[in-house]
Amino acid sequence: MKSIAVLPQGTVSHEALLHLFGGEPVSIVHHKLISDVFLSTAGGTTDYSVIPIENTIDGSVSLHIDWLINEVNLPMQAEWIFPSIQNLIGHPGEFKNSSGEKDYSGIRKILSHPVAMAQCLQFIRAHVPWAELESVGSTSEAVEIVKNNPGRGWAAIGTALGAATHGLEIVERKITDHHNNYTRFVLVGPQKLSLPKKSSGDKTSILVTLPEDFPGALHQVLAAFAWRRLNLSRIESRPTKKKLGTYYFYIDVLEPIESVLLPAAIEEIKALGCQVRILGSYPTYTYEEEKAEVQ
Ligand SMILES: O=C(O)C(=O)C[C@]1(C(=O)O)C=C[C@@H](O)C=C1
Repeated sequence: MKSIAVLPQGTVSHEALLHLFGGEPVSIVHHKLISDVFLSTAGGTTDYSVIPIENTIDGSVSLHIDWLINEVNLPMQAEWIFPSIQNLIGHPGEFKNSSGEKDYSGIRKILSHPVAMAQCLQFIRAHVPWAELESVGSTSEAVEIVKNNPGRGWAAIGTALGAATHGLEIVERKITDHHNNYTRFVLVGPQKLSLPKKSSGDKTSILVTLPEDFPGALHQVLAAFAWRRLNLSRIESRPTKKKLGTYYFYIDVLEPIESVLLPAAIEEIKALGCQVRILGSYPTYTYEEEKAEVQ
């Protein structure tokens, strides 16, 4: 049975993992912090790790992309999209008035994962602008902290599974700034993965480092894909962290690495003097409802 490291029970990542594997039996190993999720597979304790890398509202999860680039060497083996449904969660009855109606005036502090918090800023500004905001390691950890601190006016932003896991109440459902809020996850690990479901295509993620003092280098890199009509779905620069003003370019190509044209494009880019690292070549699974909403 495959063993998979993921953030705590009741996080969006946990819900997403259950969705990817459907009924397939897997051994789930929960970790409080994303760094421990990465290190679990990097150290050989688990086969794969579940890593959120991009969100509809908050964009790239830079910390996680930087971990993939700088801290571990774990190839991406699958990518999938899953809805991030966030709710305001508290102790039963703590944020209701004597008539049983919602009353947010007693909320003093809101805890959540910073990415989940960023998805709900309009709700916070409109309904509880006075609340202190505190970032923790996951949405489920936020719910757990609130559970352990009753009567203090603390609320969490998290999933319905998180509320159920810790026996708390959903005060307000679906509080994200936009309802079509999705997160892109990758499964990383040393072994190839085959899942008994149909993917929507293949992707290859590569990291390109440009040579210094080469005017137009990025243009030439992109040209190597363009004239072969290789479709790119994302390009993003991240600092190399070694010298100010030097960057890696993270590029997603909608082709498997085995295709005829992609290796040739990579060779052309290397011939320009660029360094190229393949972060993974993997199937991608689209969430059916998202496909419907985007169309
Ligand atoms: O805290 C969680 O519930 C997570 O799964 C982490 C995480 C993230 O790191 O981006 C994942 C998806 C959500 O949209 C918000 C937070």
